[in-house]
Amino acid sequence: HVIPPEQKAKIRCYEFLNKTSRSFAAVIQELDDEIRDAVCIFYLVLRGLDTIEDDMSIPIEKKEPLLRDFHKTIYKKGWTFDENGPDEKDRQLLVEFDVVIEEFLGLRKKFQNVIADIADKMGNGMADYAKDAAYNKYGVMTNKDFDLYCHYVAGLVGIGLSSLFSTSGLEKPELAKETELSNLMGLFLQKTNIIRDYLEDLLVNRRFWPKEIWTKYVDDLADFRKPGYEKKAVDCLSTMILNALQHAPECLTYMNKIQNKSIFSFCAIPQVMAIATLALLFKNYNVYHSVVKIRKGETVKLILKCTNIYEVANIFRYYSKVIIQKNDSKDPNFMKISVACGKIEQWC
Ligand SMILES: O=C(O)CO[C@@H](C(=O)O)[C@@H](OCCCCCc1ccc2ccccc2c1)C(=O)NCCCCCc1ccc2ccccc2c1
Ligand SMILES: [Mg+2]
Ligand SMILES: [Mg+2]
Repeated sequence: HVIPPEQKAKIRCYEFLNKTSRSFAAVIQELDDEIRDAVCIFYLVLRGLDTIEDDMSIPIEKKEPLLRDFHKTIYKKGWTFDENGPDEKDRQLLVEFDVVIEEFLGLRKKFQNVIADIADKMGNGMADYAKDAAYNKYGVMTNKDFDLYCHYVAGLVGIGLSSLFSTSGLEKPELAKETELSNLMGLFLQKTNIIRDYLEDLLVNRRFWPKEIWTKYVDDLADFRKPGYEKKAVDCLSTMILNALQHAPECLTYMNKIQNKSIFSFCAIPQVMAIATLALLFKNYNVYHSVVKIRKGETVKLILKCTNIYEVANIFRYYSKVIIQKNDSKDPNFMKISVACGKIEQWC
């Protein structure tokens, strides 16, 4: 069959979407026509930027300008990048990045401006961290650094998405102004990933757990894997989970403002997967020895019950009860965890 040439780039983009993201590809493709392509390209542009950030084989002298200039690079027809390390999982996306640029330039100017603005802020934030000596030695330092780094790589995605939703006309203009709630939507997802990916990141010497948290328990982040450190490991895990859990009520508040059904599901599905993951990770020492993931069957059940805020609030309440049941009075965070779960249960 003959594919019309102007469709080739778009088809290739959706192939990359499905190849580079298990969790987001499905929900992005369910979005209404007015917004689907813009969010798909928004994803691929930022995944391209992240593929540069994540590649530890690129020297900082080269990496810094690539990150800081990326918001301008996306306007350069034909640009591709073939200097990622051989093991960089999404390197093919940059090798064929000209098709992403072609589709980006085919979007409405207003969508292009939102995407370029977020890429500008994210690229500069990533570059600031990539250059920081303390970050390169110890990883993220303080709780404040943790929130700032997650703002750059995920909070900005939420802020950009709210702008795209408003610009498309599917959501009210006011949503674009909800930058703090949009930011927290991203922090909740990114912090959950960082907690879950402790081992995967440690093995490539990526240290996202804030030093301010783990120095209360150990001298080095890797110590949690040693015999005899089990209690310290589980207590530190509680501190990390508490840190993420505190954003949950605001995520519900953000989702309660969404009116378009396809946008609601797009927002809600990653959030319920995150709260289910936090409940599974809580008190789960295995996080230090493997990547703990919720079972496929549980995921499917969750996705089918995500059509309105009542169902989503019930799922959040269900998993906050699971956490309460696992809570341990010998855990220094026992009270703070029960307060955080109480706030989720009282949300309405
Ligand atoms: O390399 C990997 O596979 C994981 O990389 C992580 C990292 O390097 O830290 C890390 O890379 C972050 C930098 C690139 C961001 C790419 C992205 C992700 C999801 C999107 C969803 C829709 C539209 C655009 C999107 C852009 C990563 O992918 N973390 C996963 C959580 C990111 C959540 C982003 C986000 C924020 C707010 C949201 C609000 C509503 C719906 C989806 C949302 C999605
Ligand atoms: Mg990444
Ligand atoms: Mg990254």
